[in-house]
Amino acid sequence: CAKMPKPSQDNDRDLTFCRILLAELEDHHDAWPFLNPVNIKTVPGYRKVIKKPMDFSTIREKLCSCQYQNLEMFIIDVNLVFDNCEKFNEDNSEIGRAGHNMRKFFERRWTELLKS
Ligand SMILES: Cc1ncccc1N[C@@H](C)c1ccc2c(c1)OCCO2
Repeated sequence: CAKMPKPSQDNDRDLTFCRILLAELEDHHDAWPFLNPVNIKTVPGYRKVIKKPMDFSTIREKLCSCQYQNLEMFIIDVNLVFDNCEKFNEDNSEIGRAGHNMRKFFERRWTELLKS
């Protein structure tokens, strides 16, 4: 049938979940490597290795300018932060461990929220 617009209450729920999840990610103890864009001028190799940089401040800007159609698009960007981290950083490093901790936290929290 014709593509029906999603009922607005679903959009409202998704937007609320994105706001809650992003605030918790930004406040997490291990968020420090991910709060702002990696400076590709000062981190050798980053520009070449990481094709799609992403960070929490960029996600915040996209959320505040209605660039996420739904929760799925938001989750894709958050996972991009952690996938970039795994690609560039050793698991057994400060930043690598922070990335694994943050991914675990995020997966637990969005599962809890969606089950609520
Ligand atoms: C997520 C990530 N992956 C790979 C490299 C860097 C980063 N984060 C930047 C902010 C960053 C994090 C930590 C730093 C730093 C920059 O530059 C100075 C030394 O400590």
